[in-house]
Amino acid sequence: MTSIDLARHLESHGLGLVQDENKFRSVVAQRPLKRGTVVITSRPLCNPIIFPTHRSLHCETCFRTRGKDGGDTAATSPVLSLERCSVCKKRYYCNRDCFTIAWKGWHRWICSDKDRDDLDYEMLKMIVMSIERLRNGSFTESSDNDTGAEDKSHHVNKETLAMTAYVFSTLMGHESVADPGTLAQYKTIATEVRNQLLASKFSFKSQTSSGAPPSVDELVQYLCRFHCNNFSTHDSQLFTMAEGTFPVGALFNHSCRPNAIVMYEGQVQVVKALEDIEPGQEVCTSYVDNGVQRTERRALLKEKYYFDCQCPRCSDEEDKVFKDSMMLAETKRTEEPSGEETTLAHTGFRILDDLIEGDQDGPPGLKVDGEWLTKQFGTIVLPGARTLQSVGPSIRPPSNFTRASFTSYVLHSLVPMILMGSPLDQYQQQLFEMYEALATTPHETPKPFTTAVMTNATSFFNTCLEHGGSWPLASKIGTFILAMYLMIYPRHHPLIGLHCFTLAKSLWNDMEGGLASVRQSHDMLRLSLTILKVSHGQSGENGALVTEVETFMKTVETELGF
Ligand SMILES: C[S@@+](CC[C@H](N)C(=O)[O-])C[C@H]1O[C@@H](n2cnc3c(N)ncnc32)[C@H](O)[C@@H]1O
Repeated sequence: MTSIDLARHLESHGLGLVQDENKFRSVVAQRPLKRGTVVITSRPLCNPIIFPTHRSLHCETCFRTRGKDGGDTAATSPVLSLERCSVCKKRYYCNRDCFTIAWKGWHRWICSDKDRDDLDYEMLKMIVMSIERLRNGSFTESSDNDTGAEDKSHHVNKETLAMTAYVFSTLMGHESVADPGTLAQYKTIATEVRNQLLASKFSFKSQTSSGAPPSVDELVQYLCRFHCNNFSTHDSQLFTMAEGTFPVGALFNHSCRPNAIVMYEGQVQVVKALEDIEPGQEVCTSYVDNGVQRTERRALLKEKYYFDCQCPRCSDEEDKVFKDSMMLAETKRTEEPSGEETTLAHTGFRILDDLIEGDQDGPPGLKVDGEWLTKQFGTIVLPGARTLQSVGPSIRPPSNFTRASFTSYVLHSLVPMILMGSPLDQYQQQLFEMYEALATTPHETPKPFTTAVMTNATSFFNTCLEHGGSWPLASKIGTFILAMYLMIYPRHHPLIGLHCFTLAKSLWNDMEGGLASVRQSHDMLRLSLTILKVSHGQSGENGALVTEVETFMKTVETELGF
C-alpha cells in the first residue's frame, strides 16, 4: 500500500490530498460535492471502544442499541436485547454471531483485562493486534468482513484494511511537541501493553515483527497518533457512545465553520457534505463543538491537536475573505453614520465570537432562578406559520434586543432561507447582516445572546420537558435555543434538526396553544426535515430518524386537515 493507492482511493470519491504548509495535508474536492452527499466513508482500524457507561446499551460488535427495533432479528424478537459475556461480565452482544465475531476478532484478547478500565491501554492493544494481523496476513477482508452493520450503499469504492492501516501510519502524532508528562504516561501504558502481549498467546508472526510486539517507542508513537486523530462516535441523536480510530476520516482538517460533518452508521464513519462544495475547496469537519467560545475552542485545539486555528471563523485575516459579502453592510453603515466609534473593525464570523462571549446571565446580584428565567422567556412570541415561509424584503432589527426580540429577529431572518434552500452566499450575507445588527443595536444587559445564556436556557428547557405540563414555556425556551443555534451553527448542522424535532413535540403537546401551536409544530418539523435530510440522509440508522420525523409530521398534518 502506497500514497498512490491512497490518492486513487480518494480520487474515486472526487477528492484529492494536497500538501499544506501549516496543516501537513488537506483534503480538497476535485468535483462538485452536493450538500447531503456522502463525501467518503471510513472504517475503524480496530473495534471502537464503547464507554463503560454505555456498554450495557449497545452490542459491542454491531453497535445496535438495546430496546430498539431488532432489525434482522425482528422476526423472533422485535426489540433488541443484549447478553453479557459470561467471563468478563463487561461486554454485551445482541446474538451469537456478533459474539463470535468479537471473540475471534478482539474480545478473547481483552476479556482477561476485565479489572482494567483504561481506554488508552485497551485501544493500544487493539491497534497493535490489528496492525500485526494485517502484516501477517491473518486479517483477511473476508474473515473481518465485518460487523454486519455497514450500509453497503456507502461502499462502492471500498476501503481495504490495508488502506486503513496505511493511512494510520501516515497520520501525525506530534510526539516532538507533546508534553513530557503525557509522554511519560504513554510510555508506562506502552510498556504494560507490550509485556501483556508478550505474556499472551497472541502470536507476532509477521516478518516486520520478528516474533515480538513493536518496541515501546513505536507503541508510544501509536498512542500519540491515536490521540491526535481519534473520534468519539455517536448515535443518530448525537449521543456519544464510543471512542475509535478512523484513519481515512482523520485526514480531514478542522474548521470552526465546517462544510462537512462526521456521522456514523453502525461502526462505519460517514463524512457528509453540509453545503455544496466546489472543486478546489477544502473539505473540513469540526473537531470541537462550534458553540464553544473562541478562546476555549482555540485552547482545546491547541492542547489536543497542537495547532492555532486560522479557520474563517477564527482567523484575524478573515476580513479579506469575507470582504465582498460584507459590501452591502459596509454601504449601509456609511449611509447611516451612527455617530459613535463602532466595533466594526472585524466582520462576519469574528463578530459572532464577540457576540457570544460573556459569562453573565441575569443582572449583577440577582439570583437566576426558575422564576426569573420564566419571566425572561415568557415574553417570547412564537413565530406564526406564514411569517416563516418567505423572506421579508428587509428584516428590520428591533430598537432593543431582549431574549424575545432576539428570538423573533433571528428566526425571521434565517428560517425562510433554510426552508427555501437559498444559495450559501445569500444565506451568509443575511447571517452577517444579522450579526452586524446584533452587534450595533442596543441590547439588554447582560447580553441575551451569549453561550452562557444558552447553557442556562438548555438546562431550563430540559427541566420543563422532564416535568411535562410546562409545554407552553418549554416551547418558548426551545424557540430561543433554536435562534441561538441558528446564529452559531452551520445551517444544516444535525443539532439544529434534532432540536427542531424536540421543539415540534413540545409545541404539539401544548394544548393551550390550540391550532396555532399545531401549525408551529408543523413548521418546526419542516425545518427539521430540511436539515436532517442533509445531515442524516434517508437510509440506514440515521435515515430511520428522518422516517420518524416524517411519521410524526403525518400525524400533525392529519390534525391540520392536510
Ligand atoms: C486529524 S489530523 C488531520 C489530517 C492532517 N492534516 C494530516 O495530514 O494527517 C489533525 C492534525 O492536522 C492538523 N490540522 C488539522 N486542522 C488544522 C487546521 N485548521 N489548521 C492547522 N492544522 C490543522 C493538526 O496538525 C492536527 O493535529
